[in-house]
Amino acid sequence: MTKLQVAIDLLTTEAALELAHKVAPYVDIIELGTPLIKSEGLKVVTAMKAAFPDKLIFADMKIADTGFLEAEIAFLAGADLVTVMGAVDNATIKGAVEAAKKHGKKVVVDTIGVKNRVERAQEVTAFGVAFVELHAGLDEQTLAGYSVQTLISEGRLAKVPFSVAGGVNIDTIKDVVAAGADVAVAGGAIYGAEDPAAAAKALKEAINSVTVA
Ligand SMILES: O=C(CO)[C@H](O)[C@H](O)COP(=O)(O)O
Repeated sequence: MTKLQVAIDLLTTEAALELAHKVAPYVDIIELGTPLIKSEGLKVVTAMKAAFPDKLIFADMKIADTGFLEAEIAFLAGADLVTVMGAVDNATIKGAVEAAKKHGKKVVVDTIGVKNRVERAQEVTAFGVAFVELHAGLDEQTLAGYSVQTLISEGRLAKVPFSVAGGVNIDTIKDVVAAGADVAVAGGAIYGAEDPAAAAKALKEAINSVTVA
């Protein structure tokens, strides 16, 4: 069953916790976005894990160097999953995976800026990452012609564990699930909604309504 991950791209711990309390019944993974972590530091990760010990806490660290060190500080702060950039040296990804093994946690590779996402997803999966995030960032989503369908098609082709992130919403989430995604990531579609709980509930129901062949 595809998991629902809420990406919290807000800027304060207080706002993040308030949102998480509203949507927690409907989500499997709570992501602390990169701007949030840069704004608040890893104490937001610690606070979220303390508030939701039964949820998977995803620290979107977007690690680009010193893979072991940066992954370890996030795991020690309470993260269950951390992101490493797919475009960086393999040594950084392997270092983060080592830290994950040491702490019994997981690494996700983020493919922002990766030219051939399918090929790179297959390469990094061999390093022992949990899954690959087929991702178009918030800036890329504003470019003319952007469509999340590109990421969904790449997920079908890659045949490795993957998530899709980049403007996933109620109109597209069923396609994400049907493509076999392990995780569907929704940020703006939840935190930007008038009623975030209702939005998360609808996304979860949409996931549950799809039968994957
Ligand atoms: O990691 C991110 C940006 O770098 C976002 O959290 C991710 O793109 C999901 O958010 P949205 O659903 O609003 O695109």
